[in-house]
Amino acid sequence: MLILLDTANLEEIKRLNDLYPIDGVTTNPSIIAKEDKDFLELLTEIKNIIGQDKMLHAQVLSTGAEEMVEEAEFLAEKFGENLYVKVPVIFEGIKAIKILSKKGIKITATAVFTPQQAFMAAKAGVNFVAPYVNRLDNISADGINVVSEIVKLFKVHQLDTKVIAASFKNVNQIHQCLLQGSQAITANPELIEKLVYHPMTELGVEGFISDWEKVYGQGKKVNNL
Ligand SMILES: O=P(O)(O)OC[C@H]1O[C@](O)(CO)[C@@H](O)[C@@H]1O
Repeated sequence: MLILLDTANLEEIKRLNDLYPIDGVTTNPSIIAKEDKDFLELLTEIKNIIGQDKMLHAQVLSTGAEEMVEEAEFLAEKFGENLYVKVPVIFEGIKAIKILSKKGIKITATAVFTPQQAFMAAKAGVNFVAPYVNRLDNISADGINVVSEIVKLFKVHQLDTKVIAASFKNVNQIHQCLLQGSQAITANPELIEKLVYHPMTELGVEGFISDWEKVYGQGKKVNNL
């Protein structure tokens, strides 16, 4: 089970990668544009923060297969083994995926809205598919059900492709995707923190400290009594 950070903000990546069991970072052109920095420098800095062994997902911009392949080869060459090139599941995208998978380049199919798109991308050879849960919910579809059907399809047909559920608005969507067997999720820093935070936990910790301090005084720790 993998947890990825869906941001290109360096401060947030540093902070959350330090705190939580993060397996990598996902970006897309909109996320990159928010930072308003040089694209390659930004990706390089992200890679430096997370380290070579964690995944970085970066998307191509072209919409023609040939150009997508060129962009993907450039990114794969530049960022090495744990770079996953995100390719949208448009017609030309599937063609690009077929070519790239034969070349051994790791690919995440993105902008996935149906189980059929996920199936075609998997057949073409992607490593991950990224269904857009909240964007589906927003058009009165059922994002969690789409994730669940993709997981089932891959299992029934013994496809190695994994699901990286994306586009979340709340932690319950993440929780439901995990229950359905999504092998990975990517979410923004705010939502990742909400997977941990609970006010009752905070309150409990405050109580432990104040009870302890009444007896042992302030600043004393279990290794310093
Ligand atoms: O609907 P949203 O919040 O823009 O999310 C779409 C998500 O899909 C991805 O492009 C898939 O990896 C994420 O990077 C992105 O956050």
